[in-house]
Amino acid sequence: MGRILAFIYGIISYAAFLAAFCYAIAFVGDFYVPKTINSGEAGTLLPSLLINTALLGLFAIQHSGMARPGFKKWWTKIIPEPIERSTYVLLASGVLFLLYWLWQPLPATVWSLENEIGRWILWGLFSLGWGLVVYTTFLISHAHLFGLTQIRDFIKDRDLSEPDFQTLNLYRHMRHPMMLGFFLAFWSTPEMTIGHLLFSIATTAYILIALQLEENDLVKAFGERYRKYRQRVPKFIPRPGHKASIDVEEKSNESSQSLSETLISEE
Ligand SMILES: C[S@@+](CC[C@H](N)C(=O)[O-])C[C@H]1O[C@@H](n2cnc3c(N)ncnc32)[C@H](O)[C@@H]1O
Repeated sequence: MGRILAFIYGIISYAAFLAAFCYAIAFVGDFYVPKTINSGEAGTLLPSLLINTALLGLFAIQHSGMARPGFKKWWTKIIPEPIERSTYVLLASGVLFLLYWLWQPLPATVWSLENEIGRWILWGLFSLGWGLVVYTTFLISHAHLFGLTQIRDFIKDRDLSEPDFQTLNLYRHMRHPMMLGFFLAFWSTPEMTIGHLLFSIATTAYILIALQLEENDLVKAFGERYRKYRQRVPKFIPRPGHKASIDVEEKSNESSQSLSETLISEE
């Protein structure tokens, strides 16, 4: 019975994420959906700024607070571990829908690009950004990020698996490709309004802070391996000609690792 309920819960939570994510693309892009970042009657500036900042703050607290290992340790005394991640995803999606619903439009124009080619370039970067976000979820482990692996492990009566530390593909060139995707998606618009600008500035500031917390946790989890990775791989912008030096370092790491493994197996 517990397994069936966990399965249903996981599916509902994943469906909520999919809906919140697809809505986010239309909300930020200001198209197709009934309520977007710019739609509706413009309110008074100060109250609108305060409400929008509070909504973004709520998302930041939920998203980063509940992701910390200390919180998870406490939280999993209340909620079963296999559905912890699904609960996180469900609440994050709920907070996003609250934000879409209560967001106060501030549609005064900050910039408006008339040039047709320039507009297409910006829409291209917008699409690239969202594509990058989706792609990187699969590089880390899409199913684990959204709680599905944990539920599968529970149903199959296995120990909960952890995703591997990823240093290949895009993660070979930058440490945070997913966040780079969000930056592109949030900033690339031919019609920047006050409301959209507030959204882009606040989310950028939040991501930069959240990444510090994430990296601290990664250092605690992976120790020297993450420290070395952080030293040689840039945060967002790949360094030209950097790939070769990584290859050399990785080869030497591989050989030193296999050497130490040999030493262990010989002991
Ligand atoms: C929303 S993802 C963002 C990942 C990364 N900051 C990025 O922008 O591509 C956050 C999760 O990814 C994990 N993570 C970050 N870097 C990772 C890596 N190189 N390999 C595996 N997991 C990683 C973090 O531990 C966290 O659980």
